Amino acid sequence: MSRFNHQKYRPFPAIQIENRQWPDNTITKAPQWCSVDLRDGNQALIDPMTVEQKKRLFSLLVELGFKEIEVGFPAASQPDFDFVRALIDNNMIPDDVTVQVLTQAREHLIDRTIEALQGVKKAIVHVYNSTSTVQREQVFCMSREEIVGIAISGVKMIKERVAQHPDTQWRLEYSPESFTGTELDFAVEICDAVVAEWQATPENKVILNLPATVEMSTPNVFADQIEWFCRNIAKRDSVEISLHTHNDRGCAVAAAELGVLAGADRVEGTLMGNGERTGNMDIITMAMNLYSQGVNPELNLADAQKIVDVVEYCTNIPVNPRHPYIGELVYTAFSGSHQDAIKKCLSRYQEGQAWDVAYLPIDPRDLGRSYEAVIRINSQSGKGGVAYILESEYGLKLPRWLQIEFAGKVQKHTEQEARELKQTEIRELFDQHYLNSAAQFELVSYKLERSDQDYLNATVRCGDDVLTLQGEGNGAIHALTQALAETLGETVQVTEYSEHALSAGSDAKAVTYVQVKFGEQIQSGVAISEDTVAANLNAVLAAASTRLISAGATVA
Ligand SMILES: CC(=O)SCCNC(=O)CCNC(=O)[C@H](O)C(C)(C)COP(=O)(O)OP(=O)(O)OC[C@H]1O[C@@H](n2cnc3c(N)ncnc32)[C@H](O)[C@@H]1OP(=O)(O)O
Ligand SMILES: CC(C)C(=O)C(=O)O
Repeated sequence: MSRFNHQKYRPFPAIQIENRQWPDNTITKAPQWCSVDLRDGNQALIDPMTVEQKKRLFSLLVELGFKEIEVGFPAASQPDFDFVRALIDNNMIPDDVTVQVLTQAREHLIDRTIEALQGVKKAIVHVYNSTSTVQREQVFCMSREEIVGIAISGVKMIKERVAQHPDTQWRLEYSPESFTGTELDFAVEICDAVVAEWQATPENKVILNLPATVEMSTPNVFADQIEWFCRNIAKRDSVEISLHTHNDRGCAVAAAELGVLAGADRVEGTLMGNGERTGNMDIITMAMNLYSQGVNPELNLADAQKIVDVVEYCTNIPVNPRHPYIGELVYTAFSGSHQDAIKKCLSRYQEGQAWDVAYLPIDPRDLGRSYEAVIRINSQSGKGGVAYILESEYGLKLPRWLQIEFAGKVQKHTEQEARELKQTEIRELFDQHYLNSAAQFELVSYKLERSDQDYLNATVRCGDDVLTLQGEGNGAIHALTQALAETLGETVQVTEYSEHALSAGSDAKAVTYVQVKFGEQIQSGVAISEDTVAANLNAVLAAASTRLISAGATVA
């Protein structure tokens, strides 16, 4: 019998809230961010960070613009304590950054915490205790009053101790840990008691941090919890409402976003969401979501690769290639219709315009990504992607008919290889099919005399042999097709033609693309040359190469 049984679980009850406001709100400004990488992120690692790793991560967080950073749980271990001391003793905390530390509401831990913070200019002491029904009933085996008692004794102890260090600007943060599993009236009751004990005022606010310690519901229910809490807390003007969501259901970012809509001022999280179990709320994703809506995220995330490198180094956890905004593959399209749409939008996009590119929610360059990696080619790709690479990497603007033809050849090749093709391999394939055949018949010299008609006298080398072609027509190409028609003994007609300069400046080259009909057979030809006429002639010769060879036309 399978143990897989949904009846083991209960639905999360809806929140009774009238006339909820949050669904009509929008986020117009970034919340106050607080990074908890060095604490919640650290406590979830197989190997907690060394002091050296913590220093690297702290420097990165400062560089990114975090103004509040939870630097550890100093009473937990010697490295936690030493790191906090190192920050203070080595003057590593910028004046505009406040460090935060976590402690349980237990005397010896609070004493050690305050000891770790001696001499710091500004600090937030973050104290927590569990308040949910399951924790009260099964872990602590305590009544509501006793649980309030733990919080209040913790706040009292902190108040007494910080009073002995008046040179430091102290702030208090209180978390009713496991808030999402706590009855809302009790969450408000315990938080009101903490605010009263601290004697918070609008000038000396307490941070009330409402954690989804475990994510237990859909994000809309969490938003209802936050709105209910904000409406019912006694001294709303004396508290800063902070969120701390976890990702158990995969919605930590959504929950934090809806929680901000519901009235929260502050958000705690980690870079790329490292943290307990499925992780903490990912600040990069939430900040970039704001950015992509035209809201200043107030974090500088432009050097995305550096963020990835430092976080991977400090956590020993690789970043998923599909990670929102920052993963290796998130600006890459393999599939044909995506590539086609991206190519068309990018070619219309003008610098300075509002970003409106299909399949790319933000401009990859904003995070230090280039367009090079956007389009990659495998058997799911189409002509748009192949054309994009030839144009963006090699300046070859293939006409539509040639895009279709060449994409077919690329498709065959990717199917045979059963893998992605590198950009250089696509170029090699193009050369092999088009430009190398042009090289078989090398135009040594040509003379074009112009009067009513154009007279062409061209010398072409094929291996050791030299072929002379003479013809007349309306322009060089027409004259050459006449000469070829005579040599091959069949009609020769150019059905498609386009050309463009290959690079700007005095050393610009021209590239010509032609499609030529020999009798009933169609052949394509491409040539690159320093002068346009030579490029035109060589392209036609490239198209003619197989006909010339099969006609044995290598006569001097
Ligand atoms: C949701 C979160 O992330 S909360 C943060 C969790 N982080 C960590 O736990 C990492 C750091 N923690 C540690 O290093 C250790 O747990 C220490 C040093 C803090 C404490 O260690 P110990 O006292 O040996 O063990 P432990 O954490 O198991 O203590 C549990 C005891 O503290 C009590 N307790 C737990 N949390 C709290 C709290 N917030 N306030 C007061 N008492 C608490 C428990 O009821 C239990 O009491 P009991 O011993 O009478 O049964
Ligand atoms: C201490 C609290 C804020 C916590 O980490 C959590 O509830 O996840």
